[in-house]
Amino acid sequence: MTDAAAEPLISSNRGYPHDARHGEDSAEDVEADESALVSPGLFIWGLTICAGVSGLLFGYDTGVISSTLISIDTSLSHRSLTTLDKSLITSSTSFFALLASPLTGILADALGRRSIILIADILFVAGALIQAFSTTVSGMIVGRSVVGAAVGSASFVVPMYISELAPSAFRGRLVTVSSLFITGGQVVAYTVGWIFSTRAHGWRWMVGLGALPAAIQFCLLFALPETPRYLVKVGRKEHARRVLRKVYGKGEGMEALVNGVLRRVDKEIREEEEAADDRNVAQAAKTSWKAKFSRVNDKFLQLVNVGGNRRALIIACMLQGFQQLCGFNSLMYFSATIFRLLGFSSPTLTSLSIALTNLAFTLVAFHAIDRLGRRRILLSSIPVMLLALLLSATAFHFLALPPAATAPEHASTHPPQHLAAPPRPFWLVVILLALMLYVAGYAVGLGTVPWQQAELFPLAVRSLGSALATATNWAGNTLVGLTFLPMMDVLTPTGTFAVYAGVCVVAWGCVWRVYPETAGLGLEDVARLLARGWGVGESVEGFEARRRRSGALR
Ligand SMILES: O[C@H]1[C@H](O)[C@@H](O)[C@H](O)[C@@H](O)[C@H]1O
Repeated sequence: MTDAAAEPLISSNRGYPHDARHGEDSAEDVEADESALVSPGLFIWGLTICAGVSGLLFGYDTGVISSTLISIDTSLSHRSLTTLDKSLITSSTSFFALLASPLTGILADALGRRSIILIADILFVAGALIQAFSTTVSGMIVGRSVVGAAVGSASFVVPMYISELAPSAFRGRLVTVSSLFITGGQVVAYTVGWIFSTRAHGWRWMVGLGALPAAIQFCLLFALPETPRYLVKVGRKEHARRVLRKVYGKGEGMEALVNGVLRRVDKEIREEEEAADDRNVAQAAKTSWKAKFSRVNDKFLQLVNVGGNRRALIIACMLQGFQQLCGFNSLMYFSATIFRLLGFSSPTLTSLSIALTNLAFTLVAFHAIDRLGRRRILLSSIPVMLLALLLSATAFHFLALPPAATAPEHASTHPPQHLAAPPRPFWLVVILLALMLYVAGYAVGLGTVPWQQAELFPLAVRSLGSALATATNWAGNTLVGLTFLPMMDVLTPTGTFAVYAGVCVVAWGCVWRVYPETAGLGLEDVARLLARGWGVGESVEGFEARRRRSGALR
């Protein structure tokens, strides 16, 4: 992309503080100006969409497995898949995502953010091809594991890449584009699964198709820049300035914004270097492996020992943990099983309605996240999830599904043989509506907000912090995937959904207590806020003031 692609971000009749126009802005003025930006501009949209393709692959590769499993039949190792085969094929992806995210978190500081997206693309292509051509169960597990490593790397680096490039006023919305791609990828996966599941060897196409967007993204990425924050960090300030000029465009007052961002990043790096000197980090021996290890070790200690970093880590891991432990992915992986058990005549189509609701309400999040703020969205959407889960638990109770009937092999009989009495249509409708309400509440809040994680951390520990939070996400994902069916058996469906409702209550309390409002704050300002404490009251007041100010400017 060229400079010409950048368009003015602020309408020409806007007023600016005098000093901001002349490049002598204070941090506060920069903030005031950013709240007057009217659109992110073509350049940043292009970057976001191109990077977002990784989200599509994340959604596609995690969503496609349910239809793949029911279509493989005897084409692997000349036998039907056992329950163990199915579990290993499914959980190898989330397990390798869990392993890969901390590792690439370290690499993203050494090689840059964009390089990690490139590496993830190579893994996506390799994993898709290994799966498509595998003839044995173990070959398939290897393919799923390679895809898992790709998903783990991409899921943490893409939101961070977008966060570090986006102007503060649109950061939430632009990061949410990658969530839109994830949920869109899941819809595509369900649709592709539905189309190919009846064809001979259709599953090979299902898993192989994932290679295509990855290959396209790999080629496009060469035209994309590194993030300005990373460039300043590695001493390429002029290059960072050129990227920021493209991000902010050529409108009036833009050079002041560019200078403001560079100054804040510089300041943060200087403070970090001073702190590192205080901790006696050996700078001279930067190149030896021992020294590199000691730097990673130092970063980890810095993450957990420095108050602001620790608070950021707690919030990011907490939100990612709740995103998974509230049980959403049990629907993603097993909704077809549940709907078949309940006697729906087209369970895969009914599952598609879950994926579509998820996509539609992620779009609502996209519109609301910077306007309403992350905190307010979570505090109002989690109670909706809670209500919907309690409603589903009640409906399951009245449908009296016997626990043993929840084992997947029972799910193949239609009409369902396991129900004591024919399901009552009223409660079936209640379950379907309640699950959709739950998904809607999830997509608006917990499904989207935790991916804003990168904004919580200062540059020095952003990569490692985001990676650890992403690993928490994948740990929760693996746990829910492994425990859902046993919980349905042991606790009954009513008990299982009540447990997820309990998680929502705890999540609401924790968000209310410790999650500050970060919408509209510059990345460097979030770090300062958390350095002083949780900053909940202060940040909410600041957010309201910024809203009033940008309302007045518009
Ligand atoms: O944010 C995403 C999204 O909500 C997906 O639908 C879900 O499957 C993922 O686990 C989550 O991380």
